[in-house]
Amino acid sequence: MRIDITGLTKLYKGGVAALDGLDLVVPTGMFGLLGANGAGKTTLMRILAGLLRPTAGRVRIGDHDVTTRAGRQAVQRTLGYLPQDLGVYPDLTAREFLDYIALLKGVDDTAARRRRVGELLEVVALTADADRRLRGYSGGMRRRVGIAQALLADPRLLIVDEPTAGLDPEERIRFRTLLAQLAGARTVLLSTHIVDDIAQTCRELAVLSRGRLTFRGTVDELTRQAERRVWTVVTAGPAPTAGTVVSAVPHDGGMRYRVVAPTPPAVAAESVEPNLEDGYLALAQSRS
Ligand SMILES: Nc1ncnc2c1ncn2[C@@H]1O[C@H](COP(=O)(O)OP(=O)(O)OP(=O)(O)O)[C@@H](O)[C@H]1O
Repeated sequence: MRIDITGLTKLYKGGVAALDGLDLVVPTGMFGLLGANGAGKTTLMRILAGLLRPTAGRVRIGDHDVTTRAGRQAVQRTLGYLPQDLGVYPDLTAREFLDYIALLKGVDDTAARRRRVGELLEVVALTADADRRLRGYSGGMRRRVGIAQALLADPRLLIVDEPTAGLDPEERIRFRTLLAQLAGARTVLLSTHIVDDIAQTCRELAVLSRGRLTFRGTVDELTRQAERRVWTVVTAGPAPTAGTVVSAVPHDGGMRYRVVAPTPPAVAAESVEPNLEDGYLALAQSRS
């Protein structure tokens, strides 16, 4: 399901332009949306989910125009949304919670609801814990319950906002792998500021900065933005001051610094291969 965004603008009260004339095409499959805090990602997700009206611009999701009431209603029937902080009822079990959400979404037939909830618990690998109260669930398990509720209507578009914040490494990997598996014929739009989550799951991505698109392309293309701009410097002296220090690791009584900078940050700097995070930083540098 393709998303076409044209001239999308959102001005909040007080004059903040959270989105500023955004043009973007999102194809079917898994697509990443990167941006610093305040870049406008949540605003975009909420407009796509039909929860927020844009100030100007057009959004088409498949055949529907989300800026009209009829379009929003049509899209909401085939859309799953996992917001940043989905509230769950801690005293319910995962099975009870999903059953309740299914009921709210209009699945009146008890047997059909039970079947669907069972299938979804299986998809998110929570069958064994389905009858435990959500209170005792880990952050990763709660996120998986969140995905299960977003999948209830078998949506062709799944919108996921900052899903891995606060998860431990194993939970994060498990969660992002689940998202990638769900992509296939669906569109999964993953918004995050964790570059590695996108590097490991998406082929294509967009970068937002202050409500504008600063990059749209493949993970490899963004990585290449840092070609011949990544250096290691080993020194017992002060840290390099040019560019952005990405890492600092103790080494032979001194430190080994990894630096993204347009020119060598020290005489003995060695050029190294970039990764996606370097590309993201190089993009930000080239725009500042
Ligand atoms: N309801 C609101 N009223 C006024 N300004 C808002 C509102 N919601 C967001 N903003 C502002 O709009 C801008 C974009 O915010 P948004 O939450 O969309 O960014 P984000 O990329 O999702 O950031 P984060 O990663 O921190 O969630 C920010 O400057 C924010 O302060």
